Amino acid sequence: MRPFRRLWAVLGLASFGDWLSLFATAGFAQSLFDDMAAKGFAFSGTIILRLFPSLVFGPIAGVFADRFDRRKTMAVCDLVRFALIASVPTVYIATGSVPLTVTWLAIAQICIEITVLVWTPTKEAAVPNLLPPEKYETANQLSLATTYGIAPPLAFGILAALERGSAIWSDVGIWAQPMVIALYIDAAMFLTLAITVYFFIPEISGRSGAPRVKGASVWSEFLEGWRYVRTTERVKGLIYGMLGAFSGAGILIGSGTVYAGTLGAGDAAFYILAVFLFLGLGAGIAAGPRLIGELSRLRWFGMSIVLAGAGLALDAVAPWLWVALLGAVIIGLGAGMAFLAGITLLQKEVGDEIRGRIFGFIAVSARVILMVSMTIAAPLVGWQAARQLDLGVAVINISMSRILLFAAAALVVWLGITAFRNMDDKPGVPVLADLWSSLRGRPLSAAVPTDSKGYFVAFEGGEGAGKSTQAVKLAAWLKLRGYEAVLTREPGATDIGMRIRTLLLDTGGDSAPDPRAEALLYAADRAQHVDKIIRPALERGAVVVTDRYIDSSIAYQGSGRSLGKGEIAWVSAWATGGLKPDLTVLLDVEPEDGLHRAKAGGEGDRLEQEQLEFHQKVRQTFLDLAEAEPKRYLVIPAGPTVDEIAHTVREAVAERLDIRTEATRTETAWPGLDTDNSQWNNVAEEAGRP
Ligand SMILES: Nc1ncnc2c1ncn2[C@@H]1O[C@H](COP(=O)(O)OP(=O)(O)O)[C@@H](O)[C@H]1O
Ligand SMILES: Cc1cn([C@H]2C[C@H](O)[C@@H](COP(=O)(O)OP(=O)(O)O)O2)c(=O)[nH]c1=O
Repeated sequence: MRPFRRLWAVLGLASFGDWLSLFATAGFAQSLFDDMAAKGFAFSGTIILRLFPSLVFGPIAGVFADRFDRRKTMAVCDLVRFALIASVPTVYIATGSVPLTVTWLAIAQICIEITVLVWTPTKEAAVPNLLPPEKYETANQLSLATTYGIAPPLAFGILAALERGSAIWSDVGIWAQPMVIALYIDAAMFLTLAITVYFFIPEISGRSGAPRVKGASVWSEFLEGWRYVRTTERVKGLIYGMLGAFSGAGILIGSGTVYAGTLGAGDAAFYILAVFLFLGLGAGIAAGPRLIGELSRLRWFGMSIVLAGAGLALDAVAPWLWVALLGAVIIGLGAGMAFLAGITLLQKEVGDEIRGRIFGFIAVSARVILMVSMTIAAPLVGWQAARQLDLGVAVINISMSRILLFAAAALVVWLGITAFRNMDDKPGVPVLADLWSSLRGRPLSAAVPTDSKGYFVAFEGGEGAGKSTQAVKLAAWLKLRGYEAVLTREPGATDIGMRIRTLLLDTGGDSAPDPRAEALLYAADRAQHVDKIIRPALERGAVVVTDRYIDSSIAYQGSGRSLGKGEIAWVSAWATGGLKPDLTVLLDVEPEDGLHRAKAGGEGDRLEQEQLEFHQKVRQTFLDLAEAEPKRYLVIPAGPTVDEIAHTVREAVAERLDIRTEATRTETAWPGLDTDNSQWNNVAEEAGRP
């Protein structure tokens, strides 16, 4: 683990150095000119120069990186970068010639990019050798957060500070110009990196697994990756979405310096905007998954892209700097979450054998798109036919940069919606409601409208908790009080349900259903149950008392069988059309005690025979469900006698029924129910009370 930490520190420093070198060279080039248009062109031109090596060298850089000792490759790349970056301001200071400096800067820029192209895949190939496989994912998140969330704001922060600070020491000499200092700092960092990698992380040299098989040519392997992208729908959607986001980013960066000018907040505004953008990015990557909980990742991807588009639109119309900063944070949040969702989804969708090429493909196309959209944006922005729009509260300068931003916003929103439509895995579930309930930790449910005049009570709990006993008692008591009480249970309350029950609970070894089949059978039983018994009874105004309901599936299949609580809740909510009990009575009992009670009569069914650990998980899940919604639950711990528990349940139900007195009273004489209700007999028998 320790070598990985050192490598991670190196990664952090290197990406910091990369960002700094990109923008310090661009800022340096800009500072060489006086004319506004020339400045804009110099800035984006410097960045665009990095396009060419990607196009020519990008596809094969990974292969290059696979052939040589990785530690030496990385160290050499760092040394070369040190020399190149330091040389740029040195040439300027030594000669004082702008044409010479610009020429050298262009050459250096291309060479720097080549070292980046070799360095990055080398690092990516090295990381897995320093880590156990189960740590890969966290490592991904960590390095994404560092590369895009921590390093860029630091780099931009330094540039902004130098830009501001230079006013104080402006007369000292050319060497003290802000971008010159930035370039020297950057060069020094790469020297440190070279030394660290070469002398302190020897593990990078190590290789694992079999040596590379030589075979297909580099070019044909590259083409194969491209073909895969075009022919695999979901991957195509993901990649188009991600690249769309990059084109938005390109337009933003390309028009950024001029746009910052329209905010009337000085030269540092661009860098401050960038800091906020990347802070948003970092926050999205770090906190996004926890925030949205169980929302479908495919939906999250599309939504995040739309969010980034909304941020762009906000920036396009922002009248004040603080609004523009808010827009920048929103863009960052959206882009960061889309990036994380996109990469994670791709890791799942794309097979291992082709993943490297797909990621390489994305890296190269992202660069190309970024550069192309910047190239288009930069000269367009130059037409500064600025007009002022007086809104009363504020005056907005309408410039070409704002129009471009708006166009980018429209493009990105459109791509986000398209990606969403193509990949939606929950068609029919309203988007905003889904998002809202996911934020609250309860995904889904397109509810079927029920005109309930009755009341719905569910008993839940582990084996032998006393559910059947209590359900019978409650129903009997309700009937005596004159309510129409419908006593029912899961699984097996309907004809179809009875047959499903046999499939589920027979103990026969080979014929036992697979966990997913089991979950669906319970859901099928429940769908039939709700449709044929519960919903009609509630619409009549009866009090429905069921022995087990949705929570049993969440606990047994979701948690016990580890199918995922969210997914099972989803399936159940779908099966029931979103019908939830008004009150759930959870009878909580230690699995040992409950099983002991339940098995008293014999062997026990298939689920009762599960390991104790299984039942522990089930119990905990019931408790968690109750804790999450205390108002809808009544939790009764084991201990009291049957009659004491029955009393507690009655009080709770009576109290609630008095609030909802619509439940109709029909004077049904006890014990008539024993003869006219076959469900009653079933459960009463099982509860040991014929
Ligand atoms: N509060 C209680 N204390 C002691 N035994 C109980 C209690 N409630 C139920 N029992 C007994 O435990 C066994 C299982 O009860 P049952 O109602 O069938 O549980 P479940 O339906 O939850 O599996 C029965 O023999 C029942 O008499
Ligand atoms: C309703 C439901 C039950 N079950 C299991 C729990 C029980 O072991 C079994 C139901 O049998 P049941 O006869 O209701 O058992 P008990 O007398 O303990 O209440 O099915 C699930 O796994 N998922 C579900 O959704």
